[in-house]
Amino acid sequence: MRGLEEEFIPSTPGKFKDKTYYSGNRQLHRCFASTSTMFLWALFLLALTASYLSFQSFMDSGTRYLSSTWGSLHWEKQVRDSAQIHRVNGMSVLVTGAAGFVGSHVSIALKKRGDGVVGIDNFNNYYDPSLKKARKNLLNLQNVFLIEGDINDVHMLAKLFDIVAFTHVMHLAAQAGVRYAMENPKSYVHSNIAGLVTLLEACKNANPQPAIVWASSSSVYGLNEKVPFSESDRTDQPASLYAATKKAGEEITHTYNHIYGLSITGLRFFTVYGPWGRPDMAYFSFTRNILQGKPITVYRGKNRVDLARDFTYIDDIVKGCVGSLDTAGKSTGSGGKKRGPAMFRIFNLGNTSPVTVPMMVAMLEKHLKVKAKKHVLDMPGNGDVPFTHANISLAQKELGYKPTTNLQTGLGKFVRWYLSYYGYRQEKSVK
Ligand SMILES: O=C(O)[C@H]1O[C@H](OP(=O)(O)OP(=O)(O)OC[C@H]2O[C@@H](n3ccc(=O)[nH]c3=O)[C@H](O)[C@@H]2O)[C@H](O)[C@@H](O)[C@H]1O
Repeated sequence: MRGLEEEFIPSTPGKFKDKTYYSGNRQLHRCFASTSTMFLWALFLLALTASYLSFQSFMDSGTRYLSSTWGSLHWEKQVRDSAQIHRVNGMSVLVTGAAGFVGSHVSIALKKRGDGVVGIDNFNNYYDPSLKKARKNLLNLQNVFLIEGDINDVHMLAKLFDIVAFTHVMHLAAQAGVRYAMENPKSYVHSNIAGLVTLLEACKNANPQPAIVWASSSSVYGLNEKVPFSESDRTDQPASLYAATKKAGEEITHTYNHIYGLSITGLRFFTVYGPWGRPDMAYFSFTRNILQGKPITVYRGKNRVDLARDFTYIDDIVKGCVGSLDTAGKSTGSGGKKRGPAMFRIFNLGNTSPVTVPMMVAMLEKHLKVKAKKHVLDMPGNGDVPFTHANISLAQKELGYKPTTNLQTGLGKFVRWYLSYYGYRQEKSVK
């Protein structure tokens, strides 16, 4: 015997058509009854689906508005709070690459003097992201809100400029490293070209437009042999893709200055070093290897000439960055249209006293109290230049830039930081 349920719910649709089983009105009636039952069930299922979907969307929007993912109300509040200015004539600065070496130092310096700062960083794994996370913790302690995001994210940038009228952008996000460009060329195009253009588009569309200070590089001088390097020297002979993308950045920013009235200051950094530095750089990786008793490779130039760099200490670079922000003229455009000529500047930020790589190693040995195991190799053709040497008179005049830390002192500070950060006890680990 069929149960009640079975009476009203046909097990298969085909049963409706089984004319031999039912006859006359009864068949018609059952058929009608079954159709309305099906209709009711369909209605029920439809309602169920609709309520499920609206529940989902409620949950989604709930998460969006309550969580810290970008675009949420909580996120917006964090951005606004962090951008808040706490001094007279202060600025609100969007710092890109804020979990990076220079970015974290500049963000903290600005925040400490009362400027509003919002950071953005994509936390890529070019080098140990845990160091970037540690820098993020430092920023948190100073109440700098750091967004995990990419400067190629058009919507996120638009949203940021929507919520905050940033007066300045300190653009430090980049794919760094001279030699890595041969391994991963696309990452340079992604960050240093595409990312730069995306950011400039957002700045150009912002109302008011912010003034932009950004990191170019000493590497733009490439094969230039005239010393010291002055801003007016030729920069059309880059020796690496990294240098070429930085040079392209200088041209691209010029275009945005020319067409849209964006105020632009490009800073050519000369081999920046110091506490919380980049593990891919020679002074950092040498320190690690020396402490671990591993060999280091010291490159040598043509005719056995030592390579040299105008190593520049991080605190001096921070002063140069802050000085650039303080002296930057306003952008003149609005609504994506230029309203008048805007400032366009390029400065060298170096130390003016190059030191050879073997001398730098000797200083590290002294601070670490360990002898390095050196392998000397001829410089491979991988984008390196034999020397750098900055003429900084323009930055001195316009920004009041005056580096005060020599390499010996700066490396001492770096080594102290390194030993404490990585938990070495100097008297135990070094012989
Ligand atoms: O001013 C810049 O525009 C750039 O500075 C920095 O580049 P560089 O000056 O090349 O610094 P870095 O790699 O520390 O090599 C230093 C020296 O050590 C030599 N070097 C390097 C590695 C090695 O294993 N052996 C060695 O001898 C090497 O041949 C070189 O002579 C930034 O990384 C770069 O992002 C950019 O900002």
